[in-house]
Amino acid sequence: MLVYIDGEYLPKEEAKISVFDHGLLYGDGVFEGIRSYKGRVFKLDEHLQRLYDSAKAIMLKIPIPIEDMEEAVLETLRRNQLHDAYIRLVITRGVGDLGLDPDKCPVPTIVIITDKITLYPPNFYDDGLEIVTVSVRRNYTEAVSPRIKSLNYLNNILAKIEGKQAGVEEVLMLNAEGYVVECSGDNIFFVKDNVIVTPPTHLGILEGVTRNTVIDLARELGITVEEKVFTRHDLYTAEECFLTGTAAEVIPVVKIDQRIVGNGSPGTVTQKLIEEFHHVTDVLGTPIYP
Ligand SMILES: Cc1ncc(COP(=O)(O)O)c(CNc2cccc(C(=O)O)c2)c1O
Repeated sequence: MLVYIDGEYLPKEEAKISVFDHGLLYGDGVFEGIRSYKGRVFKLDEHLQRLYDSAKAIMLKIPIPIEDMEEAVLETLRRNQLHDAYIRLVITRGVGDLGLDPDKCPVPTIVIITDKITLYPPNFYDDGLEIVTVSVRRNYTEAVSPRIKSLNYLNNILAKIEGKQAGVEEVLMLNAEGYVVECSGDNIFFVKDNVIVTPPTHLGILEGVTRNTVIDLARELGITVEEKVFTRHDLYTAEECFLTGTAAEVIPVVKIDQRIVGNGSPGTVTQKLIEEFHHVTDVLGTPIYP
């Protein structure tokens, strides 16, 4: 497996960065998780645009233009002869001294890791997930904004730890005001009276690429989608609930805080969206190989 680091393709065992890299020392950086399906990278433009937006939000100037980043992602996949892959793209502030000052890091570090995709077990999709609400609130929007896909994932990891302690695969996070925002690594939707509802981006969520894809797919199917503020009561009384994320794709939720959602099985709207999502990942995307 070859890893791209700052313009070089290195064998996995040699793929190392400095201990003075501020990505390691302070989580000072941004990243993307992207997937390719059958030789096409799904929503590569949208992921790269979010990467550059996240970098801009933390005043980090990525040293190569977005077009060159796209080519570096595709070339890393080619050199690893991958068609169905998970791509982790990491940009750190770079090597500096032990102080916080980002100005002491003259050159950002660019890392591109590609690997075979490991899928969630099929029963997660057939039977649906159980989730619980955790005590850890999603970042306050005026702290490290959840809109930034930063290397600061401790907020999400602490939530994940609570979930593992509760024996569930994913967890629900509220914002400081107690409204539903998202999960530790996925966006959340519910369905009621044939309307799909999801939190608005300004509430403090990562604007998921999968979230936006599913909103477009639903609307193309003629289903109303509303982005609005809601509480856990709306989830408890929903007919369906599902999560979206690059790794999970679209995954049903059938139990929330010990409340059974709908009839306890994946809903029909959810199942239709899973089918539609699989169709678009089959036919859309940036080709890896000419
Ligand atoms: C907090 C959060 N919310 C939503 C999403 C979904 O966004 P996309 O639809 O663009 O993927 C994420 C991203 N999800 C994410 C982040 C880090 C790792 C992994 C993994 O499963 O390996 C997943 C996320 O971290």
